[in-house]
Amino acid sequence: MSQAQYNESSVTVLKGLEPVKERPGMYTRTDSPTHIIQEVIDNAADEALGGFADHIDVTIHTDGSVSVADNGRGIPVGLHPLEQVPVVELVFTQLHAGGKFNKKSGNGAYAFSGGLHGVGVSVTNALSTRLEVTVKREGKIHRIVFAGGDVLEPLAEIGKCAQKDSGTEVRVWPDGRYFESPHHQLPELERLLRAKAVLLPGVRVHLSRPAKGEEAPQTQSWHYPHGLKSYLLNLLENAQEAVPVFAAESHIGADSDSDFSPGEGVSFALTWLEEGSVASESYVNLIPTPLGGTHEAGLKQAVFNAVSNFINHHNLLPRGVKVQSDDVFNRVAFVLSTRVLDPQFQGQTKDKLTNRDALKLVAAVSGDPIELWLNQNVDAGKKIADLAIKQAQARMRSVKKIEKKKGSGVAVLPGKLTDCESEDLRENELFLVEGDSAGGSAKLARDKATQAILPLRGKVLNSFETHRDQLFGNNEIHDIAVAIGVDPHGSGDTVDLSGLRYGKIAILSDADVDGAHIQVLLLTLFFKHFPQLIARGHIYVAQPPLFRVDVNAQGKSKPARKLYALDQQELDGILERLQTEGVRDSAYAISRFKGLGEMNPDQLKDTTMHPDTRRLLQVRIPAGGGENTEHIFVKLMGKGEAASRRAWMEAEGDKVEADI
Ligand SMILES: Nc1ncnc2c1ncn2[C@@H]1O[C@H](COP(=O)(O)OP(=O)(O)OP(=O)(O)O)[C@@H](O)[C@H]1O
Repeated sequence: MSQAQYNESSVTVLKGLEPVKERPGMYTRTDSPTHIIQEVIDNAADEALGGFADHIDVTIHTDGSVSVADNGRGIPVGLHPLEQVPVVELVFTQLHAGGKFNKKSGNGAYAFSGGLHGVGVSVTNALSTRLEVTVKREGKIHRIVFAGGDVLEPLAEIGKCAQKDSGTEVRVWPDGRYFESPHHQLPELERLLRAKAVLLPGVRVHLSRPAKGEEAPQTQSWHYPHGLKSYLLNLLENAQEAVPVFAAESHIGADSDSDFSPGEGVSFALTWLEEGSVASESYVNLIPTPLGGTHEAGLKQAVFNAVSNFINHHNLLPRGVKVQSDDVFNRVAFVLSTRVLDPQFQGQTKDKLTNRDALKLVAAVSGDPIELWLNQNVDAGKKIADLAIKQAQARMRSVKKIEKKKGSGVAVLPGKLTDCESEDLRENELFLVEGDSAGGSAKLARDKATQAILPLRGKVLNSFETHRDQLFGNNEIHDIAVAIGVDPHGSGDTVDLSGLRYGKIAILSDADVDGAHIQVLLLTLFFKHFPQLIARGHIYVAQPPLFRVDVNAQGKSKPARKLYALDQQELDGILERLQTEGVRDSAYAISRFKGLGEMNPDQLKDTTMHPDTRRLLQVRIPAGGGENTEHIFVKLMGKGEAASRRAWMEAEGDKVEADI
């Protein structure tokens, strides 16, 4: 046993920029310094997005440093009223210092921005050997220099400029110690700058590189006064579009009474390709989202609705064919730029948008322009319909090969099962829902094409020690087995999953103790009698929220919002965020769902059932953990284990979730 000391002084509190230096991977990508440069570029682009700057110049210098200059308003240089430190020093040396927090109140310096955490350039500064900031503002030029995140040369006036000139230039010398490679990812940088130019029609973006070996110095410049349309055409290069590229812009108007805020909306360009890989890119407030997210889901929904309406209106659907949204969207190449007031991303690298509202926003604002375009371009519309129908037919042919058996021929499907239309295991899902009233909501909330509902009325038996032959004595278990189309089997048996009727089987129970009990009983059933379904990843647990926070609308700048939290910890996080946004206590109300039945179908759909916005956990047995899991089940579910069960639960109960 190690003799290392562990006492009060073993706990360290990291101050200032230390946490960034200690764990850079939490704050940025560490494969190369490109992301810390992107943070600086994003700030210049935010100035342009607000309409304050119209050019961004990036220069890679021979010594490996990079400078980014914009002609925006210039970072304020005066003292911060509370901190009594020049603001420009503050934003580079303190995490969570920024001008992009107070948007919802309408008091902020930025209405829309990619920046939101006030973290970005402090990270850049912490991970650089040297960083110089030059600000032109109010007729004066100021400069401050940092080294390793600390002030090296305090802010000083270094000259005068014309009163109308303003802007910020940041030059960064990344510290090679923090990055796997010291080299900038040039293609990524070029892509990013080109994208900024596209998304900011009219803004000029330049990149200059020094001479390298034989190569002369290079300057590239991007300027797309026609925005997304020319950019998409550029992206598609050699691909053959089936229909001309269509571009549109649609934002919420100042006097709209929708749930969204004025200025929120989209611009996009899209087309259909007959063959080859389809290019697609999406952005939120100019931040690239390579992993997509809810805004892409919204566009998909709008395109699907518009094309379905067109197909129905022109009576184009052959008998027996049903078009699904993937059939329509699979061949779409698109560039989507979304503006939302309060984007929520997955992590600081912002690869994926997660706001549920964004789906509704994008679907709502893009529907009309797409419908209008289809109606004005009937030939193009017919071609698109034709492509979608062909996709649907190809899908149906491939499904036939792996078609599920409609019942085993022996058992009749349970009467209370509300089945889905799809027979494709890759997309169909069965929800095992606790109670009739929740079952009713789930039926209204489901997508009837792909989601089936089986409400469980009676109590599910604890089947841990029940012999396989006696399982069907319990009605609920009988119905579950027949609905999923698989016979119970043990872990060592050869297993026949050929009758399986759903690719995903999700347990949906209340977020309370009784719900947890039902969840455990069902997990016991699957673990003990259908282990292969778990092993092949077919079993899921839906995660309905426990709390809802209703935030009141406050004038036009603050639309009403509904936020959901899975548990107390998430609720605390939401409340903390509302506080930083300056939302008063009286402006929101917290309610606790007593059960699933209390949620209306829309809420259930948004939080728990819709594939793009729900939370669904796949049930997995940890690798090599089979025996341990068995051991836990014996303790939890075995007979005659009551005493040791109590002891175990007291000691380990809070860890249970980790095993799901
Ligand atoms: N080029 C610039 N022009 C004007 N103000 C700027 C510029 N760069 C930074 N700022 C100011 O500095 C603040 C802090 O920037 P920082 O990059 O640290 O965070 P952020 O952009 O607010 O959020 P995020 O952490 O999401 O990037 C900004 O909010 C803005 O007020």
